[in-house]
Amino acid sequence: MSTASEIQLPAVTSLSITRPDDWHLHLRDGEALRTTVPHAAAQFGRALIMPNLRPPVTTTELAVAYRERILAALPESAAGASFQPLMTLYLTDNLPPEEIARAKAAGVVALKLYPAGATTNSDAGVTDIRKTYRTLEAMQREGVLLLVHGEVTDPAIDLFDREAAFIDQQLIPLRRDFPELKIVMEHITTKEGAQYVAEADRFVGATITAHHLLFNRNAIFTGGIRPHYYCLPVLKRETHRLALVQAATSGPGRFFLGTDSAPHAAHLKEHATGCAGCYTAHAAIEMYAEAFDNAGALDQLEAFTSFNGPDFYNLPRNADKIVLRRESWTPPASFAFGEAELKPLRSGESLPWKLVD
Ligand SMILES: NC(=O)N[C@@H](CC(=O)O)C(=O)O
Ligand SMILES: [Zn+2]
Ligand SMILES: [Zn+2]
Repeated sequence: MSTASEIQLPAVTSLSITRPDDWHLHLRDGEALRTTVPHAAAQFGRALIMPNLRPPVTTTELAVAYRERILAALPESAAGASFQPLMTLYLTDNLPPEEIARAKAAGVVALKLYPAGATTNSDAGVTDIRKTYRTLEAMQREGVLLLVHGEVTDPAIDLFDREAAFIDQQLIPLRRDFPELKIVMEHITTKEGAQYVAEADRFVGATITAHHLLFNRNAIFTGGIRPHYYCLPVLKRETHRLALVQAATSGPGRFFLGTDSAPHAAHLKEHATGCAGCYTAHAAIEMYAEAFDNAGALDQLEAFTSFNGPDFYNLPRNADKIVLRRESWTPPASFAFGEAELKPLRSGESLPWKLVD
C-alpha cells in the first residue's frame, strides 16, 4: 500500500490563469518602444510604466504624452487592442503638491521615489525625503500610491545591505509619518524586505521580479562576469532568494508580479561600467511559471500574477485568461533596440514553459 507522499502525480502540462499584469515595467522611449511595447502587450493586461526617462516624467503633461507614444507603438493584435499602460510620475525634491490631484484626474496611479543616485536615471531623484512631505500628504489624501526603490545610497553601506538599511533608516520613519499612504516596496530582494512587507498592514505591498525568484548572486559570476545578470537591487545570496520564493508563493496577499524588465543597449551592459537592468519582458510570465514550478507551487501562481496586484491597487482583476504550456523553447539571441541591440535574459537557453498565443 502506498501513502499519499509516495504517489507520483502526473506533472501539470498546461495552465490557464487570469491574464496577469506587470506592476513594474521600463519601456524606455522612441524606437525602443517598437520592441518593448509588443512584448509587454503579448503577456499582460496592464503594466505600470516607470518614469525614469531622460529627462524624467515629472509632470502630468509629460505622463500623458508618454502614454500616447506607448499606445502608438501597440501592435494591431487583440492583445494590442486591450493592453493598458498605467502611468507614474517621478518624485523629485520639488514636485508641487498641487500636481497630485491633476495627475490623479489624468489617470496617474502612483509616484516613484528614487533616492538620488540609487539606480539607472535617478540623478533627479529625492535627496531628502523630508523635502517631499507636502507632496506625500497630498498623495495620502488623494489615494495616489508611493512606489519606492528601497536602497540607501550611502557609499559606506555595503551594496548587499542597502535594502535592509533603507527599511530601517527610511521606510519605518516614513510609515510612522504617513500611516495611510499606500506604499509598494519595488523589486524586493532580501529576506528582510519580504519579512517587513509580510508583517506590515494593508498599506504596504511589494513586487518581486522573475529573475530574483530564479537566480542568486552566483549567476553574475558563473564562468566569468555576466553583465546581463546585473541589476539593482543586485541579486543576493541563496537564503534571500528562498525567502522571496516563499513570499511569492504564499497565496493571497500583498506580494505581486513586477518584472522590472529594464532594457539597455547590449554595448552599454557589456562595458567597463555596465548599466544595471535585466530585460525579461520577452518571456516574463514563462519565467515566473518556471520559478513557481521549481517550488512545487504552480497552484499559487495566479494569486501572485493576476489577483494580488489589482487587489492592492483597488483595480478590477482582468476578465480574460492566458494559457501556458509545458513546452521547451529558446528565446532569440537579441532584439532590435533602436540602432542598438538588446540582449534578453536567458537568450539562447531553453525555457520549460511557453505562453500559448
Ligand atoms: N533595475 C535596474 O537595475 N534598473 C532599472 C532601474 C530600477 O528599477 O532601479 C533601469 O531603469 O534600468
Ligand atoms: Zn528600482
Ligand atoms: Zn525598475
